[in-house]
Amino acid sequence: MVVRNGAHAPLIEGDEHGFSDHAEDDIFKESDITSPSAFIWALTFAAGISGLLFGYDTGVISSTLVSIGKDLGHPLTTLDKGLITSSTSLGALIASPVAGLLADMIGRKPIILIADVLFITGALSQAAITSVFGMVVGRSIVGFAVGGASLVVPLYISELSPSPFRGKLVTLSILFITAGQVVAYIIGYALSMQRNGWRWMVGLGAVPAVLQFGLMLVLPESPRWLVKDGRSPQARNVLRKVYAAGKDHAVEEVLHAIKTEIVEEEATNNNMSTSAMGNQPHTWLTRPRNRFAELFCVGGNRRALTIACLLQGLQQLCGFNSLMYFSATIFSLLDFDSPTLTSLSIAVTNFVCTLLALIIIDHVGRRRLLLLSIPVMVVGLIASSVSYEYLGHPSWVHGSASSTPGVAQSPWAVVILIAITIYVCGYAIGLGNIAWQQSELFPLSVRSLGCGLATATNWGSNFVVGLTFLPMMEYLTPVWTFAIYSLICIVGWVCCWAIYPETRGLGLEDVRDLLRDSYGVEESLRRAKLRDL
Ligand SMILES: O[C@H]1[C@H](O)[C@@H](O)[C@H](O)[C@@H](O)[C@H]1O
Repeated sequence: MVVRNGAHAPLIEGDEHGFSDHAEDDIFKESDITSPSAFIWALTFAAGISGLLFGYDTGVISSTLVSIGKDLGHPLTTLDKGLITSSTSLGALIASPVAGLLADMIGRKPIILIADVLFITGALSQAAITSVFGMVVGRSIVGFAVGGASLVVPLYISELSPSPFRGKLVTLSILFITAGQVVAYIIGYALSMQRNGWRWMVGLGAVPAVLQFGLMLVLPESPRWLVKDGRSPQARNVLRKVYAAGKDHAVEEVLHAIKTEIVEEEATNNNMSTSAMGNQPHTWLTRPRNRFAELFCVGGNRRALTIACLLQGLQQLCGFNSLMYFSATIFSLLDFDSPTLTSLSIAVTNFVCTLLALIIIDHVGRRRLLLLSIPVMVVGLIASSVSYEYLGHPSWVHGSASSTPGVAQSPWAVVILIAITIYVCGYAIGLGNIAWQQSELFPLSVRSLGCGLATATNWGSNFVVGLTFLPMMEYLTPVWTFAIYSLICIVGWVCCWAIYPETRGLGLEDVRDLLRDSYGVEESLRRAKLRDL
């Protein structure tokens, strides 16, 4: 039974289409679908614009910081740069768990629309401001938008896509992020020499948001959320569009599966809340409390949360986004002729390797890809650290970052570029992608909240890296900064090896089973071996 506005609406009984579990074999089923419909492609692209905005807004800051000059009243200090950069991550950190709760209460689609409004407001206000404080406020507004969108878009896409393509379509939305970063770097390069060019750089972020807002108005709500809200007929209409004409049986099959799962969830929730709160009625205020209890008190859910937070934390604490934010600064201090163009090569490498990951992830498997790619990152980081040691001149002197005019570029600067490129390849093939596969770890009842908390871990760690990178380079030296990131990767590798099971090819039910009593690493490897035979 689903409880809506205090009324009990029958969910499975009396299903007018009379779907039965014992479907006849000659009837078209969900698993028979061989390619996504035009509608689902259009929907993924429209929702993916959020990824583009996420990437654009986080990528564009690199060129912005080196182009602002004295336009905000004085040359930016290290503290100004750190605050401007980190305010976006802090905004996202606050927004993502809130969006996780709201997405359950008001639906997935309104969150994307609200994020668009914030993207537009943030972009336009940044373009107009004249002070560092104003810039920090504008970047925080964008941060709220990025936090909400980064949580809800993969969730929305995964709840709408047919299961055979779910992984691929979610990964496509991550590819949009890296594409947004490439676009940001190209626009940054094109506008960095123009007077007030940086205002255009940040302001242009409003354009895709306006486009997405218009598109989202005509796109549907997630059918899963609709069923949960007691609106099965609307959910059926959405699924009919997703599965295209003539696939009615597949539609009923999916609807039935959703309803069954919701009934099971409600039963679990009722048991938990009765023991936790007696017979108080369910309200929208008490439900989040139930969900927190379910997430933290059920062993399998807690383990799913631990893995998701580990991967999201590691994805950021390995230092990757210090490159996204400060690579132009790094390369200008290494005396590269065009720092923004050099940074572009980093963003393009990230994009191309994410594309490669898309192609191989389902063949190689998430765990194996992660365990093979993190050592590549370690090699790149150690090589960067050692190269800084051998660099002919101090490019990051205590107290202030400065380049050395008149000194010819050291060959070690090129070695650093190569080492950083190797690091980016390792990151994009593994950690950059795999952390966002988080939704498959959680059962549906706690998926939105679990993803919200894991996404907050991502942005919290992103905030720490954004704020500490420049001081670390100044006070600990680049040699130690890169060495510390490599140490974090090594510790992260050991944790992944110990607790991250192989989820390739497993249904969501199987993942839940796997995590029920332990992290299930051995069992998952045994099953993967059997599947490969
Ligand atoms: O998965 C994405 C992607 O790897 C981006 O390039 C990076 O900037 C983000 O922080 C990350 O979450």
